[in-house]
Amino acid sequence: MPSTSILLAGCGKLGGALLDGWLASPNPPRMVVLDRHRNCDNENVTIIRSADSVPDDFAPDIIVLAVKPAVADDVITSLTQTLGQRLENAAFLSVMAGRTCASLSAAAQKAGQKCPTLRAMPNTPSTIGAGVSGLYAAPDCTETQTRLCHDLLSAVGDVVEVSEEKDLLGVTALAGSGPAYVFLLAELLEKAGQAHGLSAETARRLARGTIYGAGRMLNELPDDAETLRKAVTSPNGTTAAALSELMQEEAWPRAVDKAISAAVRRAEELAG
Ligand SMILES: NC(=O)c1ccc[n+]([C@@H]2O[C@H](COP(=O)([O-])OP(=O)(O)OC[C@H]3O[C@@H](n4cnc5c(N)ncnc54)[C@H](OP(=O)(O)O)[C@@H]3O)[C@@H](O)[C@H]2O)c1
Ligand code: PRO
Repeated sequence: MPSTSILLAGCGKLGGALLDGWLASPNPPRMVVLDRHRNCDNENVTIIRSADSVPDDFAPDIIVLAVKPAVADDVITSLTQTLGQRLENAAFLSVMAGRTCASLSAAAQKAGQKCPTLRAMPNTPSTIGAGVSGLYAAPDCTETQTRLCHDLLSAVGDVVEVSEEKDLLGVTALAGSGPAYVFLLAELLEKAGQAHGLSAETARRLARGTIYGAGRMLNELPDDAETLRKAVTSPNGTTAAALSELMQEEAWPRAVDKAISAAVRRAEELAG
């Protein structure tokens, strides 16, 4: 990753995951972090509590918007007013679900600066460098800005570029929200293990270890998921018994389809 200057606005669950992932990466960017609570004792990071405290000599290449959509316009307005001409070559990179590039660029324009916008949908495994992000660049972004954002996200995981902004709806439902589905599976496996006599600690180790191992196989082996599933499933064995429940049309196939559709619908609502 080139030595990039980032202003990270909002350092909560997702912004914090990105910050920790970048700090652990081989060549961390220089960062000014705007957040009311986060502290960070690192030579690459300057913490500020309000937009008017951006250091005078700091001109960001990228402003990462990791606040909630409801406060985004206020944050953009105050940063735009503080930075003024220092935004000349900068771009916004929004990681917010919903808000469109056009609406975010319009907020900057209203505050007196033209500033192109890219949108990414990363996920929280970015905190350990194991994220996966979708990235979309509005047509007015330069190649350099798109490459910088791609490199930033690559430093904390895999990056999938999409050519249409609406594709971020599916990215959000699948990958942005996706870690929560896996964590829920871990919770349910733990509970089921305990219901069948395992201690809480044993059930926790087995559930986590199984998801970790299966995740590594999916990531590291060339086989598709169906092949890997079939290799576990002995004819008439225990796995076949379990899958005969899970794979019934009204069980996991319908539940997953309904869940992803609900997430896509909510992302559409957030986009307004
Ligand atoms: N969580 C995820 O897994 C995830 C994944 C992908 C995308 N996202 C997106 O990321 C965005 C943030 O989500 P989150 O889950 O990280 O929420 P969050 O934990 O609430 O983080 C938002 C952060 O922004 C700060 N903030 C609020 N107003 C601010 C202001 N005026 N200036 C500076 N900082 C301000 C908040 O501080 P206070 O606590 O003081 O308000 C908080 O630290 C959302 O738009 C969401 O769609 C989240
Ligand atoms: N967290 C955000 C939400 O739940 C966006 C994806 C993950 O809306």
